[in-house]
Amino acid sequence: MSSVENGRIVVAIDGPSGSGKSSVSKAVARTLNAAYLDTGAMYRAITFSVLAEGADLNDAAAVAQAVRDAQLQISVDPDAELVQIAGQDVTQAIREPRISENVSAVATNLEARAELVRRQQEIIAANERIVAEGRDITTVVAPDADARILLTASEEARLRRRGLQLGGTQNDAQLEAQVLARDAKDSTVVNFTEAADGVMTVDSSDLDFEQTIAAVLDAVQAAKKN
Ligand SMILES: Nc1ncnc2c1ncn2[C@@H]1O[C@H](COP(=O)(O)OP(=O)(O)O)[C@@H](O)[C@H]1O
Ligand SMILES: Nc1ccn([C@H]2C[C@H](O)[C@@H](COP(=O)(O)OP(=O)(O)O)O2)c(=O)n1
Repeated sequence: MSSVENGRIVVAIDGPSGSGKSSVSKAVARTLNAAYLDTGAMYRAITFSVLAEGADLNDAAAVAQAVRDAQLQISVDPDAELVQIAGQDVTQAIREPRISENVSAVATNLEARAELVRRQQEIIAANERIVAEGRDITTVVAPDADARILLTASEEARLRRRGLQLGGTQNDAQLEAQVLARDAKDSTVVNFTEAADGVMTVDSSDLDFEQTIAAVLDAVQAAKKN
């Protein structure tokens, strides 16, 4: 009897923008009958909130305070995406390009990270079975996870996927700003391009969506056997 099907399991998935973390992690969570935590949505929600208040995203102390004060609620149901700030539904708004272009200001704020990591660890501890994805889940948020996976894909594949996902509304320069330039900024505080010790890499460049889900599920099985 495979141990991935029953009992407590924490699956940690990291990777760059457009590698398929959110969509693949959600599908993996459904298959494992687990909760799903999109940690990037938390960074995005804080960015939305700071912009909505008209505060300066470059004011590190103000951003750190905004995170501590944030009344942030996030659904962990893989079939019911919902992100709320002070009761306001921001699920769709946090995906807008203006958020993608500004979110690194929150992601590179170390005090903001510490508070969000703390909240993420609380959510993971509160769920018996959970798949959590982001940039530092395998290394900082849940280094003791049962399975730790780095999901990668070539730059070309990631730009193409994000372009399709945004319905062709963004030109090449805009996509590069939202994917490659953002990753470059985020990489200054977290390493999500190389697998840490004990982290398995799944490269989805030449895999379609279903094949990527299967490859991640195989990696989870393999990790649980060790
Ligand atoms: N292996 C794959 N092949 C093709 N498209 C994919 C694959 N994995 C994910 N996608 C698609 O690429 C887009 C970006 O995926 P997403 O899960 O949002 O990535 P991330 O969370 O890493 O930024 C989505 O539209 C998703 O459906
Ligand atoms: N654990 C995490 C998750 C996301 N972030 C940051 C880095 C990203 O620029 C933003 C948004 O993350 P998100 O996963 O939504 O980004 P993409 O799906 O790759 O576009 O948050 C982080 O620093 N640490």
